[in-house]
Amino acid sequence: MISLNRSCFLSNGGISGNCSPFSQGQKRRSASLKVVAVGTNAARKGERNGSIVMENAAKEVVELKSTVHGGDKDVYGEDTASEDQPVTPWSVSVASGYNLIRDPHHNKGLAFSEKERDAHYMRGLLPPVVISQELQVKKMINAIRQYQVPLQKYIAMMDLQERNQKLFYKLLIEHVEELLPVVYTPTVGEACQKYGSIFQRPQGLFISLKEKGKILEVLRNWPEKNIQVIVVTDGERILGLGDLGCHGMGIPVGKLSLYTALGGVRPSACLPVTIDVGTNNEKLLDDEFYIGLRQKRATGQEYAELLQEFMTAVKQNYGEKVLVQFEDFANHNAFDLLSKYGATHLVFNDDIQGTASVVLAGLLSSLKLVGGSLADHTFLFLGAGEAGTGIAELIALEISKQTNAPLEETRKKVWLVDSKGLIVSSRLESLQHFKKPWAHEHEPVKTLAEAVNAIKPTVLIGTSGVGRTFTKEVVEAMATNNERPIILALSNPTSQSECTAEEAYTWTQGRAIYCSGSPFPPVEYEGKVYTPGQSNNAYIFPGFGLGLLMSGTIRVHDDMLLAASEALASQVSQEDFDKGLIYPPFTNIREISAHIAAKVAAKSYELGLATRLPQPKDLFQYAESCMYSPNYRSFR
Ligand SMILES: NC(=O)C1=CN([C@@H]2O[C@H](COP(=O)(O)OP(=O)(O)OC[C@H]3O[C@@H](n4cnc5c(N)ncnc54)[C@H](OP(=O)(O)O)[C@@H]3O)[C@@H](O)[C@H]2O)C=CC1
Ligand SMILES: CC(=O)C(=O)O
Ligand SMILES: [Mg+2]
Repeated sequence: MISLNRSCFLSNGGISGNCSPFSQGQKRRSASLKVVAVGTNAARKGERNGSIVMENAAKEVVELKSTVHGGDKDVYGEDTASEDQPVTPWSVSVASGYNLIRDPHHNKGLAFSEKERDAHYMRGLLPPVVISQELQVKKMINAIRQYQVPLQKYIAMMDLQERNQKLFYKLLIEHVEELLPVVYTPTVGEACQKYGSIFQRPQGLFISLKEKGKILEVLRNWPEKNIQVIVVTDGERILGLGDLGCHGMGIPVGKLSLYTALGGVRPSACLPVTIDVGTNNEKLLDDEFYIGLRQKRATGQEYAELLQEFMTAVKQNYGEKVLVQFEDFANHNAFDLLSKYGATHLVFNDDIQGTASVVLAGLLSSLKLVGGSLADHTFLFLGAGEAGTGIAELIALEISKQTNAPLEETRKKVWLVDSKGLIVSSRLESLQHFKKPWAHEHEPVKTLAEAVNAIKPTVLIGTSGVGRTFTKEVVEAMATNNERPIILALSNPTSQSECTAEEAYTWTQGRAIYCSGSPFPPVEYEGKVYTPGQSNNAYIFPGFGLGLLMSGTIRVHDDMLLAASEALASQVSQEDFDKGLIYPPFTNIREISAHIAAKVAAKSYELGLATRLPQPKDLFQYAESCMYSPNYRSFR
């Protein structure tokens, strides 16, 4: 029962071979070994309880140029180094005693058994009582509930993640509906706004302009080597809160904790990254607690070169199949990055593609409540950026697939309003490229209320990032034109929601099918309780990513997004529909993610983009078997 979890990279001969976290994960349950660097020239700082700490080993960097010869299995040039080239000789040692209790990957706190306490030199380091993980979960949820302020709950959760990773995930999984708003939107938004003040220890990699030319070395500094998913932001469009620069790190950290809790990707395979090219947020530049580069954002060639170096280093370091999820980039970079790296890397933009897939799922299931087919509906968006045009395109694609009508035709079912009004053909010349397909023939329309009256949409979708823009007039017009108006106020966090759940139900006399991006509590209107849904890409990206990873997919394809939508829509039960819901509850999210993963993987095999062969017979079962479990392991 020896775990060499982090050692796949370290010896191409010895242990590595097939490093699939899924196929071997089951065998590696009792992880108690820890990889440390022992450099020949490194000063041996301390040797305690069998865990050797080497301080200077990390400084023994291999020349960048020596890393290119050995391919992706020898990115640090260990195999190809000549005698006079220094390399880092990685080794393994057993973590025990005080170090084991301090190691968040292996710590079990008071749940260490008597036997483990003896075997691992923990006698006296813990009080006598031995408790179960279940009791620890109960204790932690009680403790979290004591905090009245959401940010305090967030900090308590982050503390737990740093202290005892398995307990953090067990707690999150078992109380997902309650804790999602804590580790994710809306609280993560406030955490990012105050990140400089609450920052304690790094939870991901910060890659700034200062690291230009050294990004491969920076990736080496991360303790985990077998990375499979990277969520990266440059902090320029954090939720609907704008440019938060380096403080955007809360977003990749939060998204990746959902990859594990909701999608079952093991935490050691996840790497949060913030690219720091400066910020244009004057408030942050003047904030003494700001943790990022104190300069205006780099743009143009300087920006492109840093991103290029990052993307190259990622592929060189982690191979062809590492998934890079772009998150909360501003739209002037997001579309270009997706299209540039979509051809060479396994990339996914959550704001464009993940959001599109989750909304399409909701629309497909809403047909059970409103009737007709997707093509019978008319869609109007407030906001024509990443989320808006991403969703618009996937709706048009799905209608095109269903009706065999050309995409140019099906796009005409979809209309978008941006900050200058309805997107119409007379504005074509001045529009950003991603808006151009939506410039339909129509006279100019300035306001959303006028657009609702002119277009008469059956579905109204808010992706503007601006709160309270679905006014009473707008919502009432939707209610006048539709028996069951579909109103999706997707902007995050809660403060940016285009309208509240209460407003949507009150202004439509309870007839709205309403979802928001961040959760709202149930609303009582005229004696009846209405449960709002949450339309958030968190339903999609964890399962979508799992599907890509478990099939060894090398490129993302739009058909996989459609497959994910259909899989999610198929998980809505009659009981959910009876409550007016168009998404299933988050309580079953791991099973839902496994269904999504299975359909995404199946599509990938069908398209010839999957490299894990032979294809598993039952992809759903395989997805479930791949999922990380946060239960404690027994240490020998
Ligand atoms: N629920 C979910 O899962 C998701 C929610 N979102 C949320 O969606 C929002 C937008 O994100 P994203 O699309 O990436 O942002 P973008 O910046 O790419 O797009 C914002 C769009 O809104 C328009 N807009 C801004 N202010 C107004 C206004 N007052 N009236 C009309 N239009 C306006 C902008 O117009 P112009 O182009 O003229 O500037 C732009 O077209 C954010 O709040 C984000 O949190 C995003 C992804 C997923
Ligand atoms: C949910 C999300 O990805 C966003 O609001 O940006
Ligand atoms: Mg986002």
